[in-house]
Amino acid sequence: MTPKSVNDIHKRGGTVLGSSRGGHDTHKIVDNIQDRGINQVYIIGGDGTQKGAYEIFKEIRRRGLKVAVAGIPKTIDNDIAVIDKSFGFDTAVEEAQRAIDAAHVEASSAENGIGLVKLMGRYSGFIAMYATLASRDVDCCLIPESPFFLEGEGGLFEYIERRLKENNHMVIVVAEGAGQDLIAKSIPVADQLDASGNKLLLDVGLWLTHKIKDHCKSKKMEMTIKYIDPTYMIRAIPSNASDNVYCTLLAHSAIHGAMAGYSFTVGMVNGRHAYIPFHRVTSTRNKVKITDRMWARLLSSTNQPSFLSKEDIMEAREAERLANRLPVPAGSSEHTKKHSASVLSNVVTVVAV
Ligand SMILES: Nc1ncnc2c1ncn2[C@@H]1O[C@H](COP(=O)(O)OP(=O)(O)O)[C@@H](O)[C@H]1O
Ligand SMILES: O=P(O)(O)OC[C@H]1O[C@](O)(COP(=O)(O)O)[C@@H](O)[C@@H]1O
Repeated sequence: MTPKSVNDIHKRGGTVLGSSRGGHDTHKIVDNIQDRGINQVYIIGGDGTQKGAYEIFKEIRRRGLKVAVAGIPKTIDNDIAVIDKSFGFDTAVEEAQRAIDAAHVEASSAENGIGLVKLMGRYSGFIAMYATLASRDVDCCLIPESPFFLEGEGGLFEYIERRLKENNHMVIVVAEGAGQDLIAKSIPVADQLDASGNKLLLDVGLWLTHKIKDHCKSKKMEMTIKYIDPTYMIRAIPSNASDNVYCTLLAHSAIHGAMAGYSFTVGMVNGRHAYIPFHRVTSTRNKVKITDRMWARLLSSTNQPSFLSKEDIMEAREAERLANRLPVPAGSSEHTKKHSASVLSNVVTVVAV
């Protein structure tokens, strides 16, 4: 890559480097770094990539090489722990508005119209939650973190019937990882994994469309449902202005840290640029906290049922409490200024970039 060849890559979607799933060989990668005398490695990607960066860093440290490894978090899912948001998330939320708008137009143009939009989010429902909050046209948002059910009191079907009676149309947003347990019960198939070990998901949007249609038919309810799957269209667009600025800051921060000899994942933490030890970003995944205010705001914006019993809430609180007590692995000093082994702290704040 030359300055000329990267001059306007921020105006294009996708990646000039190419993306991959699986197929890595950490030793071969580090052999290459060593053979070519590379002393700074920048690794861009999601939570799987940061885990890979950690493995590469560990191998570099094991070999005693003077190489700085900088992880740059990039995923539309916003599922990387510790940081405020990942590069790409803002753009995805913004682009999702177009799909939600289309669903709203289609739904409100029909008698008992339902617009159903599927958004990405394998394990975390951030895109769905923020797109719903931004749009305010959504009547129900379903995410992987919040289990739901279809039949009976407090279920999705009851809510759909009520909402159609009240408003004659409704919009549902579903994150691709939502309701996978329900689908698995009705279509039993063996779990399949992609090359990176991520679970391959069944199409919740299509499944839900059929379930809603069948239910309405059984109730002799006339309705129209339009299912929109904009997932790859959302991921393929160029980043928006806010993500472009964020990306520039991440790049500057990453370069300053690597030049100083640190190895880290870079990111914004509580509004400040920080260098974070790999083990902190890879030991958990960022998920929507359904006992938190943001999800409560969403519920009050859509008026959907929470689908949760008291026991579910207690369980979620306990899981969050346990997740927040992160163990710090012994001897994991990734902040090796000038490659020395001193532990600084879990998060080092960058003063100026
Ligand atoms: N131990 C490792 N050594 C080198 N590369 C790795 C390692 N583990 C994962 N990777 C690479 O990281 C990426 C994993 O990404 P994946 O989980 O599919 O997506 P994301 O990073 O967006 O979450 C793949 O390109 C994979 O080859
Ligand atoms: O079909 P692909 O290329 O595997 O991508 C789909 C995945 O991309 C994502 O948006 C992002 O996932 P990663 O962060 O692992 O790249 C997931 O929510 C989604 O399941």
